[in-house]
Amino acid sequence: MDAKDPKQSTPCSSPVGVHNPHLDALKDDILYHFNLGTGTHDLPAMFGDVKFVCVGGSPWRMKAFIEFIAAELRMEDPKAEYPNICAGTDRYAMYKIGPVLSISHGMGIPSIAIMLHELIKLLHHAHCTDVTIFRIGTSGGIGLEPGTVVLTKQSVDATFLPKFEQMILGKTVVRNTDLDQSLAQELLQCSKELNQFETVIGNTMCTLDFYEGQARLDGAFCSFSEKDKQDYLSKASEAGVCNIEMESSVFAAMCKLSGLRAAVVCVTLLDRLKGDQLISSHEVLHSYQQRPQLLVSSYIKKRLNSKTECC
Ligand SMILES: O=P(O)(O)O[C@@H]1C[C@H](O)[C@@H](CO)O1
Ligand SMILES: O=c1cc[nH]c(=O)[nH]1
Repeated sequence: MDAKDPKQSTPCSSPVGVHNPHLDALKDDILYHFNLGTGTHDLPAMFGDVKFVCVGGSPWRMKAFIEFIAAELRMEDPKAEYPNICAGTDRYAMYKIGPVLSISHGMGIPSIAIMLHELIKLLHHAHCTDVTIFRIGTSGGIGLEPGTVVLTKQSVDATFLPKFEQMILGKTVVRNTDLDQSLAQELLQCSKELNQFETVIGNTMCTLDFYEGQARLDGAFCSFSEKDKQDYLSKASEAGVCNIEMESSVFAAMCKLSGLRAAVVCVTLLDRLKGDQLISSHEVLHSYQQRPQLLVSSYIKKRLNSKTECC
């Protein structure tokens, strides 16, 4: 796919929206945590053809994903090293092959939010259109067989409400966390066709912490009982929560604000009703982590092979 001249975009093409009048006043925009910038890099030439962005916590996973999808799309070069585009910084790692960009975001809402601000500006400066974005991550399941992949319907907070609260100038701004339902359905259909693992659509609870925030009894501190934990997780399950992770709410909110079609695709590593510690072997956990990658790459392949792009 070639980089598109924005002036030649088809009428149905959808740009990546930034909503910030102050950006126009900047001579150059420095994307500090990517070590990229409009004054130092030709962003349209480097990224103008991006149609799919995959993000996930670990730099290692995102490099593995670009190698995997390069092979799946038959774009791999046996000698290629897949250089880290953000090698000038150790905050995030970024890889690209054809129309696919793969970026790590670290752990938790603040880390992914910083990455998304810079990613959305990068896609905007590069004049990208019709971009679909996926978070391919891991999570704790509630009442699901470990290894199940959850496609998020709504990301909910720790009180099971579908909202993300951002503090701006000392005031709480509430943002919507709905994700693209048609994209989730398309991914579910892909999973049925793959027929390799269980996939469900459900709500995902996004927390600020892995231990106390996710009702774990095995952190350095804990002030509640096993029964308190079970009661809380049961209430979460009654509210439609299938899994728990730490980034989906701000991911959903920021993608919605910028008009990006977005999906959260997380595998469950354990059933939180049965325990807190990750006792499966490294090999088993590694194979679970590959499931969202497999599903998303099969979706991307399908989209690239289909003639009808959008509209
Ligand atoms: O994308 P990953 O697998 O890092 O997402 C989840 C949520 C936290 O970032 C982390 C906790 O282990 O895993
Ligand atoms: O239990 C889990 C597993 C992975 N990631 C989480 O946030 N929680």
